[in-house]
Amino acid sequence: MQGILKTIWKEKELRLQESKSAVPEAQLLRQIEELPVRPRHAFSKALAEKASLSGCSVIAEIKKASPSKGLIRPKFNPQEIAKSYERNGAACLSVLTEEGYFLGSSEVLMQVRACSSLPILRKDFLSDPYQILEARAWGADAVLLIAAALSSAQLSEMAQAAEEQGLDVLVESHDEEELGRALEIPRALIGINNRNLDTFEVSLETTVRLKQLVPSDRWLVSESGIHDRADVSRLRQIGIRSFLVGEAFMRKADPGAGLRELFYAVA
Ligand SMILES: O=P(O)(O)OC[C@@H](O)[C@@H](O)c1c[nH]c2ccccc12
Repeated sequence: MQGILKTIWKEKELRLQESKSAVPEAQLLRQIEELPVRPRHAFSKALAEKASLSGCSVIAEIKKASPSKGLIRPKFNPQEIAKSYERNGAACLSVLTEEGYFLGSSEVLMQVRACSSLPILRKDFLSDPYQILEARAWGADAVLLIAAALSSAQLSEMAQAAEEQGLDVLVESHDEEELGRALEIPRALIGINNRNLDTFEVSLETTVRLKQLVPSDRWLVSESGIHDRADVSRLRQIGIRSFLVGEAFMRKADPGAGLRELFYAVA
């Protein structure tokens, strides 16, 4: 890990300590007890169900900015975006909660939870089981775990904490070594990130190459850099059924219309 990723990670560490003192774990647990019941593993179920109904399923991302692209969506109304995604066939939502570079927050996730019934992924740089409880308390159904930044022991500790809360985990890899460790996590959704988080370079060939190493009983999600119908058909051709897309939708006036056009429009 190097560059901006390293910086993000250090800043997250500091924020984590602040959050832990501002909202002690016991308080999060009380909040969780008071939540309306949500089905366990709603996220992975929705991905599979939508794919079997419609051929593929989309995790539609809500993000205002990113370290590689800067400000992506200056006029940012998360609830409007979520509703538009839902109307246009998204299976699940991905909500950035990282504050420094993606300009996300817990509030964004809670706002989206309040207006949408779709399963939500907390997209962030997580390293501590406390953050899994946060995700659950804010209303998420799944968390992202980044294999490049977590040891095997950390991955299983985090996955265990998520399992206890009924949350799914999407373990993200972008090379063979990371994928090997992702596959050791039982039940984990396997994310292949087409973007190298050190260099920000994007290549769909990452999915093509790594997919061959994934047993057919694991659910695969191709993430990042999916922009046009040629990208989608390239990935569908090799058997990818779930896609995580952010920027291509965030740059459209109506993000949901972008989703429909990319995945479900009749040619
Ligand atoms: O905006 P894109 O290129 O469609 O990518 C979405 C998503 O895959 C990307 O935001 C992402 C993938 N892995 C991450 C880890 C942290 C933050 C963000 C990400």
